[in-house]
Amino acid sequence: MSDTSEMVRFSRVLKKYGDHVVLRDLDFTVAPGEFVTLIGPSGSGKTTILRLLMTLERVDGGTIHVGGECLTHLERDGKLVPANEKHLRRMRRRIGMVFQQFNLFPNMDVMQNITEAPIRALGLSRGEAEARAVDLLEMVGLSDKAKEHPSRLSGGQQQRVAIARALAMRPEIVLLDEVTSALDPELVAGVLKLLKDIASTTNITFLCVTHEMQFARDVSDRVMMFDQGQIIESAPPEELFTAPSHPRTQEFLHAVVDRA
Ligand SMILES: Nc1ncnc2c1ncn2[C@@H]1O[C@H](COP(=O)(O)OP(=O)(O)OP(=O)(O)O)[C@@H](O)[C@H]1O
Repeated sequence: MSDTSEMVRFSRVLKKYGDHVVLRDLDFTVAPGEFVTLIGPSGSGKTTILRLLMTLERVDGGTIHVGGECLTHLERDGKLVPANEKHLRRMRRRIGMVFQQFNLFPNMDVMQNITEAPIRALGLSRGEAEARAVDLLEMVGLSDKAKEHPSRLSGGQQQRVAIARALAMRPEIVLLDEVTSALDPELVAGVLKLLKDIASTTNITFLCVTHEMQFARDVSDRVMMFDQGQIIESAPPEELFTAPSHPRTQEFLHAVVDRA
């Protein structure tokens, strides 16, 4: 199947940890270039969705398609079999992820952090990878930090490097997992502004887990409310935040606003 009108498709996805069912019969799609934010209570399965897409976890049932191609399975003799490591590695290149804890390589400088994967996984020459990194460093406002090591950068700067590193692979999809939760409050707005600029100037598809409701409101094309591994509401932000239709969404948004 090759349906390029969908960048992501979850079909009847089941995910369990032991006996604990985290996602059950989960269906959703994300269109190319769409910015979709996942919100919902702690433990509702949001991060698990990103981890499945990053192939850090395997599904226990159902399938996931990325760009019209099956991520989770391969066809062998007319039957679907779980994808092998080679297939997962190839598919993973289409997807970038930015984590809460930056996850930069501490022993590499900023330039090496950004060029390592394009050289190793895409086979770019060092010159090509560095030219790409120079442009990205300019985009994230860190042109003067190429030779620094991550430990000498602020959290906000480290997260900008992590964003540049993800974009260096020219991914079709970028997954954002609570990217500002480890930042000092004064650094949050700058990183969110950068992401908003990137989202509005590229065709990248974003899937974002965040507790920053104002950001979700500003940047998302669609917000999906999760509860106990199910999508209970999916709507454009202006609709979901102003007139949520599901009582659990109303409750959740009240609780988040009261905490802020
Ligand atoms: N590796 C794991 N082993 C066992 N249980 C896990 C594992 N990872 C997640 N879980 C459980 O799966 C459920 C969903 O977790 P997940 O991290 O996807 O939720 P979340 O909605 O992202 O929560 P939060 O907003 O707190 O990050 C939780 O009950 C969690 O305890």
